[in-house]
Amino acid sequence: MAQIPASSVRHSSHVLETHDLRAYYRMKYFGIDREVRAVDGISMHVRKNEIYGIAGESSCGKTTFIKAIAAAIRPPLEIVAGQVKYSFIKDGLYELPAAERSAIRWRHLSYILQGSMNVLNPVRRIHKTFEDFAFRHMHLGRAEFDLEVKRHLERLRLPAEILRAYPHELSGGMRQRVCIALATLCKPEFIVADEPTTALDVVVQKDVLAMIRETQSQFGSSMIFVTHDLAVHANVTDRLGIMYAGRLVEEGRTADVFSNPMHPYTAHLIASLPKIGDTQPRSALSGSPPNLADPPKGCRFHPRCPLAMEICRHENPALTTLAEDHRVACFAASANVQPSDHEKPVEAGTLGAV
Ligand SMILES: Nc1ncnc2c1ncn2[C@@H]1O[C@H](COP(=O)(O)OP(=O)(O)OP(=O)(O)O)[C@@H](O)[C@H]1O
Repeated sequence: MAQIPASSVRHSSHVLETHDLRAYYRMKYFGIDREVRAVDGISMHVRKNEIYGIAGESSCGKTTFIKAIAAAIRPPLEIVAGQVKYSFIKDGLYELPAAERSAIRWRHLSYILQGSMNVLNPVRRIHKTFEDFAFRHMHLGRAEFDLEVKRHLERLRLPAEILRAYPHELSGGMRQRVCIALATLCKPEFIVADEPTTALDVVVQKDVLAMIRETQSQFGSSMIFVTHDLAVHANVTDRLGIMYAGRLVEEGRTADVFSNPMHPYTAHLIASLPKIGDTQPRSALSGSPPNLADPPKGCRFHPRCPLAMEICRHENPALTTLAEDHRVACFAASANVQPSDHEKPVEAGTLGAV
């Protein structure tokens, strides 16, 4: 009997798995083909009840990855290889007929996006938007549906009066809360949040983040949370994936990634975070992010990497487990980790007195 490769066996506690996912923008300019390899071989999973964060600098492919896992692919973006699998779909996402793919949206897979105005129809009252998105998925009569919407708003401590408002009558923070209510009304198994608090001021941001956390744990959904803001990741996510030039370069429990970054790019990101009272100047990375239409061979970070070795110029380092639940794609980091490093004793003085 044929053996099933380990990578294609779905783990029962995984809600999302991607296997070697590649999504490219394919264009033709003046007869010349151009291909932007925005997502280039990402394999990862998100567990049940988990918030998985994705961080990385602008243009590293975060939004493209989100589009690929949320079946929001439009030309010139194409899925050129790999698979996206959800626990609530028998087959891969892209093996489903288009009609079935659209049927899982909002019911099983929903979104909280940055520009809430884009989701809320500016010429329809909020309750109409709830109807447009969720009525057909909930299989309830009109009166029961209205009651369920009101109950849901109550659970999220939102006043029922907002249902009669137009989006422009609400503040930015309130519109974003409405979007969270919209995204969670059908109690989806999976939520995609793309920069959901970027446009909000710090105080409103804090409330909206608390609401996202609370809602996710109340409904037991899993979530992918994308933002370039590492401070937000530190507060919200359980595990964190760091993207660089279309690839995942490090992944681990958020606290571990912050306390022990193993990839030189992650170490740079964390070292650049401002700290109260620290007036030391921060050094910038040399060079600029690669052009994804013509990325460097080997490790894409090597032209900017302080630890680059000869092998990094030719070979792409695989994402390798270097500590418990901690994967890194770096030849230098792999060379530095000895197996016994996993069991390092805790240094004296790092724990509080008992
Ligand atoms: N419609 C498009 N056509 C061609 N290339 C695109 C398109 N959209 C994005 N790209 C390119 O794909 C790459 C990844 O972009 P993407 O928007 O996914 O990055 P990002 O990490 O989400 O950036 P940001 O944080 O700025 O939103 C970039 O090189 C970008 O220029």
